[in-house]
Amino acid sequence: MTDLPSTLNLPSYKEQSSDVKKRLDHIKSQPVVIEVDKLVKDFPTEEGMRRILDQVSFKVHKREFLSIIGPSGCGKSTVIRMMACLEDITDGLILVDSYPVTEPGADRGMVFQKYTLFPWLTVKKNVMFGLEVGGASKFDAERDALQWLDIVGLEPYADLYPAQLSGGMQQRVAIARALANKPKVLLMDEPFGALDAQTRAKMQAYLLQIWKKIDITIIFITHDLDEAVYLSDRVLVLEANPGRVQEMVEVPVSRPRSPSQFLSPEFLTTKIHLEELIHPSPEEAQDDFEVVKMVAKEAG
Ligand SMILES: Nc1ncnc2c1ncn2[C@@H]1O[C@H](COP(=O)(O)OP(=O)(O)OP(=O)(O)O)[C@@H](O)[C@H]1O
Repeated sequence: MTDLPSTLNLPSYKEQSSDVKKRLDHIKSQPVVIEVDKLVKDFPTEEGMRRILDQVSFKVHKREFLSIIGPSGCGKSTVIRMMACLEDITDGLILVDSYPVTEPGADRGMVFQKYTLFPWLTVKKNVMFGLEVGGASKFDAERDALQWLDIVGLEPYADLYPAQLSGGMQQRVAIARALANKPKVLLMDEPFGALDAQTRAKMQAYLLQIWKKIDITIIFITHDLDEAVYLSDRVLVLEANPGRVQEMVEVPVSRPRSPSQFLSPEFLTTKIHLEELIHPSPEEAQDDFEVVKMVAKEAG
């Protein structure tokens, strides 16, 4: 396993073209929108308190796309739920624009894996809901809702009900609903995890288009390494028991992204590195590696 990169003649995942380096340097020079500082989370269990997250620290910059990956149970959802204040903080801080968060707020929009639309409201009214709760008039809420539905390509479906839409379309409505409140950060917890592979690929492309159009920072949890590399500027890798930061990996793949990059050397070398971090034991990793090696060989 250790001789894999030389066998394949892949560059190091740390090698960056000048374009990529320039882009990443630019992102890192931008203001920090959200900072997680020495975050700790304990959950009660039958045997007493169990430490789920231990001293987790990282920063996310304005307009960055950061993915969080890690073994099942390492605390990815817990981190993002704490950012949204859906879960109490045991110790440490989460700061948005340098201020500690203490309650859910419109500055942090959230999209979950399960479809969370109100089934009794039309698509348009689902998007209007948060705006009206936030004090917008019906007229303004309707105008804004239609604009956001247009951005996610669903304006013609505004008067349908969620059950009349496919899973992918429902997630686009959920994204429009989250964005309508103009959050600084969009928190996405495995948003495409329940979708079939083809719809998922389309949703990834949609999300990149939306991200390009608007001023938003995205934090995205996924189990899918292709998805993490394809979408992100950086990938935060957590280790488990307790959840700790293992590495912050800068993605050396140029933008704009396209599916043709999945077989590029820089994409493969990053994916192999993430795979090594998540499945460190040779026995565990062997099967997955054989597949990656075959794909890499086919790519020449
Ligand atoms: N409310 C809770 N009470 C007790 N334990 C919890 C609670 N929520 C989460 N946990 C535990 O905390 C750990 C981390 O859970 P979390 O869902 O954050 O992990 P994850 O990395 O997102 O997992 P997965 O990749 O499987 O979705 C798990 O062991 C889980 O059982």
